Order: sequence, then structure tokens, then C-alpha cells
Amino acid sequence: MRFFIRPDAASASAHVANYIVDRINHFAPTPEHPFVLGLPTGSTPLGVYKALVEKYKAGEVSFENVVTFNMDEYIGIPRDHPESYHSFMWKHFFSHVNIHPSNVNILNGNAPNLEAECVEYEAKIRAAGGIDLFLAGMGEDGHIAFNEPGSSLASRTRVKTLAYGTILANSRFFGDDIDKVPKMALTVGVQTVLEAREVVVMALGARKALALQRCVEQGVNHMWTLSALQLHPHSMIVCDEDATLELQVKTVKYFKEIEQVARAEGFEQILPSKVRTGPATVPTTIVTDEFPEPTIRSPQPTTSRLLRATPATEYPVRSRSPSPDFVPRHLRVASDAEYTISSRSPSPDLVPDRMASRMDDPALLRRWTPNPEQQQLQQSLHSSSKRTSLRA
Ligand SMILES: N[C@@H]1[C@@H](O)[C@H](O)[C@@H](COP(=O)(O)O)O[C@@H]1O
Repeated sequence: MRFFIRPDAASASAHVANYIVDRINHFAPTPEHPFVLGLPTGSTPLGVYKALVEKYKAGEVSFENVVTFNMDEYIGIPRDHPESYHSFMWKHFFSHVNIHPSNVNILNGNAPNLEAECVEYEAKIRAAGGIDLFLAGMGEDGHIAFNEPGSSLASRTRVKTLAYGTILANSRFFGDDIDKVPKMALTVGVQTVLEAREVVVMALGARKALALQRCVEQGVNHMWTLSALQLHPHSMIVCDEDATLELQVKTVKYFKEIEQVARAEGFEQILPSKVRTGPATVPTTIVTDEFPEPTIRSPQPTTSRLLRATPATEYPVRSRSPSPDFVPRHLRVASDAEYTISSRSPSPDLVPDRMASRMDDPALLRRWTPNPEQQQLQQSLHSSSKRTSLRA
């Protein structure tokens, strides 16, 4: 992880904007091979968008061949609502640069089938060749996109309920009226972000200090989902001084010194998309036990080895009321088929599994350890035969 501390929000934003411009220009995108940029909303990236617009106007960068994917969108407010993430992006960025509207991708929080919308979004990312650089902010509770505490670190694009703290934090955009803040959102998953070739996260202000400390100095933890960034081979955090308030002095000193030494040595890390030419290779999550060595052209995120989340190819059908032929699981005799996850239920029941039940040999189906009912039966048989022999 590279970690850059800048004196204030303006210089942190300038650092990130310069970096993105540099990445796009080195990549030299074409219509056949566009640069794919993941983007956040929130107050944190506003300075970056402002700087990117200025750089575009100054002729320093073009978004002609840039494809974007936004991280998230609220469910249930109209697309043209002033606080929808669609409105935010067009207001602060897209309307001011030469991006093709057809190259802009934002989740539709009003889609008739939200589950299908999420699956299709993942497919679109893959079809675009994967995300080259994902820019992100962070929530006060350490969330990335809308991956609230407790989200699976292997999660993908999906419907998410927002944490109360997030609703409260975002109420400032809705006239401080909590009732007006949407309670649900569509969001890319932690794994979706981790599969980007590069992830750049910004943290500005003392509000983010605790989350930053948890995500940088402590271990990977689903209660601070941004901490999963520690598993990414090309990640960068850019923050201002205020956001470092909870970090140890030696952590701050360490990262500042590293930056100084690297600059003095003229060392710049070579990143995959800087040299990526030709057709895009989509980083995939590997599900076999054989791992090819990552190359600079085909980086395999370390997370592939740790989080075996295969992309969703079909969406779950959530049924609120069971179908007429539904028989509660405890009243049924479990068959092998029931050991597989039911596509009907978003959170399938846990079914006690025995290795023997997977084997063909009927002799193996006999329990070696009696279950509690059998033990009771055996005990009562034993004691009644004892009584009979005593009477005799
Ligand atoms: N879904 C967004 C996040 O992507 C963003 O990082 C966070 C922080 O917002 P802000 O930058 O305004 O603090 O807000 C929301 O929860």
C-alpha cells in the first residue's frame, strides 16, 4: 500500500487529480482500448473532480476514450433528484468534460429488477475489460462504496441496507432530515473494487481519522470493509493531515519518510495499466488450486487466493411468501440435493452435513455415533432389560 499524506484537502485532491491524469495519459486510451475508471460520490472527491475539469479545459487530459463505472446509487429516489448519484456525477464532473454519455455507467436504483441490475453491472465491467483504476472515498465507519460494516469481503454488486450512521452522515445532503435519506442502495461489492487493477482511496478531515487508523494500522476486518485494501497489490491512500489524527506518530513518520526516500531515488512503482497495451485482460478470481504467476500485464489480485468469490452469473429470486408446495426443512428428509444452496433463499438454512451421506455405500449411512434420540432409546431399553433381569 502506498500512503501519501498532504497538508490539506486541496493538496490531497491535487495529488490524486495529477495522478489520474498521469495514468490516463500514459495509458493512451483508444476507442478499442479505453481506460476504465471507477468513480465515487460524496464530498471527498469534489476537489478531484474540480481539478480534473480544470485539467481537461487546459488541454492536459481527454476523457474521449475513458469509460466510467460509478460505485453506487440510492434506491428509490428519481434519477433526476438533486441528491441522486446520477445528478451528482453530471453536475460535478461529466457535464464539464468530453466524456461520451454512452461511456458512463451508473447503477439504476429504480430498475424493475434490482438483483438483475447488479448482475448486469458486473457483466458490463467485465465486458469493458475490468476497471483500471478505482477511485474511492471512505465512510466514517470505514465503509467503501456502500459496503457497510459486516459486509462480506468477497461481496459483489448488490442491494444493500444502509447503516444508521451512514444515513445520519448523509442526511446533511437532505436538509438534515433523516426521513428523506434513502435507506437502501445498490453498491459494487468489496471484491468488485479489489479486482480493479489499481485502487486509490481518499480520506479527508478528522471525521475519517478513526476509520483510517483501523484500515491502515489494524488487520483486515469485515467491520471496517476498507481494510480489505490491505490485500490489494496496487493500492494507494491519499489523505490530509487531519485524517491522520488517530494514527501512531511512527506510522505517519514511516510513510512520510518512505515517500521522501522514493522521490530522492527517483523510484516510481510500475503499475500494470501503465504498460497495458492491446486487448484488455480481465482480472478474474481464481477458483482452482493452481495459481499462475501474476505478470505485469495480467495481474492477479492477491485476494483471488484468499477470497474465492466467483462472479455472480444469475441473480437470486427472493420470494417473500413460500410457494404452495413448500415443506419446511425440518419436516423433510434431507436429500443430497438439499445440501446445495437453494437459489430460492438469499440466506439458505444450514443443513448438518455428514461425509457418509455423500457416499454410495449404504453401510456407511449407519451412524457411528448415536444421535441423542437413539442414545435415549438405548438407555431406556438398557434400564428396562436391567429391571426385568433384577425381577427374575
Ligand atoms: N457511498 C458513499 C461513499 O462512496 C463515500 O465514500 C462516503 C463518504 O462520503 P463523504 O466523502 O461525503 O464523506 O459516502 C457514501 O457513503
